[in-house]
Amino acid sequence: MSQPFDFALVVDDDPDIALAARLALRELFARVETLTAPDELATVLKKDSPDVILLDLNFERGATDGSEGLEQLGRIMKLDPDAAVVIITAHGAVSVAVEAIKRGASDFVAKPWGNERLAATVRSAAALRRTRIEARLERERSTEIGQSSAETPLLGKSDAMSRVRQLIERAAPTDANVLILGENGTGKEIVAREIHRLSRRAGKPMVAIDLGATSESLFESELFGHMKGAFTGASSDRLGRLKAADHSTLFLDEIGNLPLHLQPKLLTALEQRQVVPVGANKAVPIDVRVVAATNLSAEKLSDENRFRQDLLFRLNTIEIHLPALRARREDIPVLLEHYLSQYARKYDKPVRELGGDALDLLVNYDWPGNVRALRHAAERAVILADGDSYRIEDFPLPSRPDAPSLQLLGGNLNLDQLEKQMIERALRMHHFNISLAASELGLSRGALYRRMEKHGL
Ligand SMILES: Nc1ncnc2c1ncn2[C@@H]1O[C@H](COP(=O)(O)OP(=O)(O)OP(=O)(O)O)[C@@H](O)[C@H]1O
Repeated sequence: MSQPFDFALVVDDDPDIALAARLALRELFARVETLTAPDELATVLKKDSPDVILLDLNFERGATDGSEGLEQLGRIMKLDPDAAVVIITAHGAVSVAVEAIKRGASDFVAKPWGNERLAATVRSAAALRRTRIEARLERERSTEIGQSSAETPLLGKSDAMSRVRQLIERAAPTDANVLILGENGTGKEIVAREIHRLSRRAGKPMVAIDLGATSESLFESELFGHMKGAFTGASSDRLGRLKAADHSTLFLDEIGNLPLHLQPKLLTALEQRQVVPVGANKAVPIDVRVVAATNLSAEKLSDENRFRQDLLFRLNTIEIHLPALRARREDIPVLLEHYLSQYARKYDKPVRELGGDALDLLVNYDWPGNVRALRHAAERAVILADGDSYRIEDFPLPSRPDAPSLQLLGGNLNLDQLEKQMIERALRMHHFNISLAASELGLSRGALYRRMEKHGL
């Protein structure tokens, strides 16, 4: 028999109750173990993690106030904040049970219990624990994506950026879906974070998924979740980002990479406000605001062979176009000043002046990698500079002698080979830091990952 859960722990000093619980729960749990004395609880919890703990509140002879059990409950919640604890109470001791729930217990059952009632209560508590853990893991995974832009303010005083800011302020509180268009490195993720920060959903963390860095075989389960056993390797249930973003904002980065065959499924989920995890036969309700971003042009996105137009209309209720940095050169000095002083602080370097000539060259440079490349250029300059002021040589711009040239690449003119060599070079130069290498190459992390895969790197 394959039970849906692994391990239930019953903590009760009455052997009859422990036996009755074991019998009632054996179809739900592969293992049901009992402890008759609560002091062994900590030892068990340090090496094992029960899906559910059934906890009696009174152990000492004649005790009825539940204080001993409440203390144990506190210890359990400290050791495992996701623990699912179901309290066993004597009939009528509701006030103690209510206190236990305030302190983190999931539910309670009164003795004597009906087996069906007990199984239903315990099942819901174990399922709730699973959902909580999954949600936390999803949040942890997705916050990794945006670490670098998480605390960066949206800078820029060009007219174009003022318009972007205005749009953000108007769109953010409305809950409308937003589509952000712009080249790589123009700040799409910062804009998404800003929309979330100014929205009614700001109390919960934004959940992000980079569809450019997700391997194709995982798209479906990353987005929609899966049930244990749905496919080889699905060793436990997984919640999926759409559900993890419940009551919050989901940032779908590089939406242009979503395969055509999954686009209808995303559309249905958004229209019906529910998802069906892979391998499940029941839909799960979701309440999600979607902010999507792409580096594809509006023209490419409106190509039906690439992107379903009905999905596009779901996503682009409000469209924000982030212009390339070369189209708003007035922002370059502000950004340089911000990042040069930020990195000077980080690396404990003196604040140097950025001389007029160097600044002119930087303002006139086209920045194909946009703000991301400017940020990395500023970081390098802070590390390399040694005079009183920054010189243009301190900034790694491709027209400089250390830029890759055909000569350095051995005169090879095969495009594929050149691409591979450039990628290897960028990776080595940045000690295999994918973000830095991607920015050096003017690519998104996702695009770099795909090319690395293609070249077997
Ligand atoms: N207006 C801005 N003000 C300050 N920093 C910015 C701005 N725009 C972009 N940046 C910085 O540039 C880097 C790239 O920004 P972000 O990741 O938001 O770009 P993106 O358009 O989402 O890139 P990609 O398409 O490659 O995912 C980040 O480090 C971010 O902090």
